[in-house]
Amino acid sequence: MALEVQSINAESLYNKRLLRPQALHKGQMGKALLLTGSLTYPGAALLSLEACLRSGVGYAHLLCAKELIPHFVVKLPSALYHAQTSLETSTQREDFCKLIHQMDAVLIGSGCSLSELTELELELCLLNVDNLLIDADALTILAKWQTNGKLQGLLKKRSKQNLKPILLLPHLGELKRLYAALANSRQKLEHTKALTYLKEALKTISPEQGKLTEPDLERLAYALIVSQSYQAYVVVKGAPTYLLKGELNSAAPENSNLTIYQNTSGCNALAKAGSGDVLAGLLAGLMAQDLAPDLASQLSVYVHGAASEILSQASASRSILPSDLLAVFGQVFQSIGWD
Ligand SMILES: NC(=O)C1=CN([C@@H]2O[C@H](COP(=O)(O)OP(=O)(O)OC[C@H]3O[C@@H](n4cnc5c(N)ncnc54)[C@H](OP(=O)(O)O)[C@@H]3O)[C@@H](O)[C@H]2O)[C@@H](O)CC1
Ligand SMILES: Nc1ncnc2c1ncn2[C@@H]1O[C@H](COP(=O)(O)OP(=O)(O)O)[C@@H](O)[C@H]1O
Repeated sequence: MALEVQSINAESLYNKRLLRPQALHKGQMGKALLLTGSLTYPGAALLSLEACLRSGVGYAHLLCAKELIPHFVVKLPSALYHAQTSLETSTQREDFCKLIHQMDAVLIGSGCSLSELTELELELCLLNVDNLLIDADALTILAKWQTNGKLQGLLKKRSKQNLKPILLLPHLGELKRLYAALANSRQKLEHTKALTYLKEALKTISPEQGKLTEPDLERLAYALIVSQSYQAYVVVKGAPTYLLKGELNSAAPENSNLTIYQNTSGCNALAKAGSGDVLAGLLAGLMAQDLAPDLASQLSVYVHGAASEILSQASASRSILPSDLLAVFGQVFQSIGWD
């Protein structure tokens, strides 16, 4: 029964650091496109965009409602802005596809709202984007498509084109939504198997390797099923955040090969609306720099959490805002040798 629990900490990330040569130019540092924010949730776009800019990415693009651009450009002038169109005409869809094809990574969902336009954008991203990070409202749409059967066809087309597994960034509410969409299906029955497997497998590892509570195991069991059913990598946000690598062999769980990465940074200053948008933008920027999804995920959750710890040394955690995290990302990157 191969199960490993590994900590995500300063040392593990120091050992995986990638240096930035002095002679770099922006074209070598990746292009990220954020499909985040909306007239309902404009703040999510700004938070994710600034986090993306602070990841070291060469270009951070935002596609958003055109009314928002003049306001955003004053706050974040180094980003590149594109006005959303309705995607009703074939020319609009072609232009959208042209844009997403130029990108090294795309984030969709944070603050997008549950609109028809978000659905159209998500569908085109699923069919065209290799490094695709899905958050918030786009996760809710995925769950809806799982229920009505649309998702299966899209994922089949995606895998025919050899596009990578999608990366999902759910909090527990979204994770349960994705899982609930599997209701009455074969996959859902396997939650019990996954939980039993995790409990048994954990008995085989030493306590220093990882102590997981019952609610953590529940979250991980949901994530295992979701990751298999949606053909996705899953970052399980929470306190703490987990990443899963490998899969459950449900026919013979003892033959499963699975690594659970447990983040060690973060504090309750992050328990505020907007913290997740910051994480999503940071992760998208790292993915665009050609970091493998699991390394980009480990680095982003650690930096995000460690930033909250730095701030909480000088302030009561209640008064720390998600936007405050952005200014100390650089300090955290430096402390783990990522220049
Ligand atoms: N500044 C902005 O513009 C911001 C914009 N935002 C945008 O708002 C949109 C809606 O996003 P959302 O996450 O607020 O709502 P939703 O998807 O309904 O999920 C909440 C449900 O999940 C449940 N839940 C269970 N466990 C949970 C957990 N650990 N963490 C969180 N929730 C948990 C919880 O259940 P409860 O615990 O309350 O019973 C509740 O029923 C989306 O576009 C997002 O990007 C936000 O990012 C904020 C800043
Ligand atoms: N008490 C906590 N300790 C550590 N991390 C936390 C805590 N509360 C929230 N977080 C982190 O903050 C983020 C919240 O994300 P989410 O709920 O999606 O926020 P948003 O409202 O921005 O969508 C996640 O990365 C989560 O792991």
